[in-house]
Amino acid sequence: MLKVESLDQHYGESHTLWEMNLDVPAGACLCLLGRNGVGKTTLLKTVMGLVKSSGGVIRFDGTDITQIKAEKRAELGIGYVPQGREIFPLLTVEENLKTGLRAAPKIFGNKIPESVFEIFPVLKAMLKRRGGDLSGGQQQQLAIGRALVINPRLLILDEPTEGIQPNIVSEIGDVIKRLNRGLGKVPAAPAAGEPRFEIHEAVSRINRELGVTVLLVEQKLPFARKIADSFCIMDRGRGVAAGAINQLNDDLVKRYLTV
Ligand SMILES: Nc1ncnc2c1ncn2[C@@H]1O[C@H](COP(=O)(O)OP(=O)(O)OP(=O)(O)O)[C@@H](O)[C@H]1O
Repeated sequence: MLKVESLDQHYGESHTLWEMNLDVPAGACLCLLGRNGVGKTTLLKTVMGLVKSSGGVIRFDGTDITQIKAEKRAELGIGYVPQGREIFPLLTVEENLKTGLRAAPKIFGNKIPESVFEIFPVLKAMLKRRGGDLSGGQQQQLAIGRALVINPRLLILDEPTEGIQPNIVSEIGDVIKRLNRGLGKVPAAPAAGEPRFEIHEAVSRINRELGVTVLLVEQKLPFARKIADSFCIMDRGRGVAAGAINQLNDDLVKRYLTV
């Protein structure tokens, strides 16, 4: 679904990504691992179009998206949960969710799909609360919910468990797993009267049934082992190891991940 081929990236004179390759097949839950500062966030931001690449190709479903704008990538079906959540503390939960729709207003209009509240009921209960008044775990749910309003087929999360209490970490893990695996047949939502919204809900239902492909950066190894089916390790801007999650052995951990 997502293929990164020989990707280079520079911050000014500083060469950050070096011929980086990454393959995220449809249905995968792939965890990007590596010590601090090796370029994980930069890779995700380059995939999202938030920083410019200086060489190589990014393909989504076979289409070369390397040069297209970030908004267009959202329209194609890529959702992004940034590091540190980046929710707006003074806006309400509802307003925060609607900022996610702005990624592609022509397609998604101004309605939050009901599926977001099925996944995160707490957001419905707190619609009128300000984002800044939510707990860390609730803010992370809001950040994931905001990425889901556009019904992504690929969900990219940058350290979703950072700064979250341990009991909530496993809840977040369960949600990501549930999104990735899909729910099987789910009932159709009632028609909302507006054709564009009905298509939006239908896509949402299909994604919930079939599951969403996931690419995440995670520092907590037990969490990564629990939710991911595959991994890619980065070191100094390069991909140095990849495989099924059960191939993530002590030798790799010692060589590339322990500090
Ligand atoms: N906006 C920027 N301008 C210049 N250099 C940057 C910028 N953002 C990141 N860097 C540098 O690029 C390198 C890779 O950073 P990046 O944040 O991608 O790493 P990371 O693996 O995600 O680290 P962490 O686990 O700490 O989030 C680091 O040396 C960092 O200092």
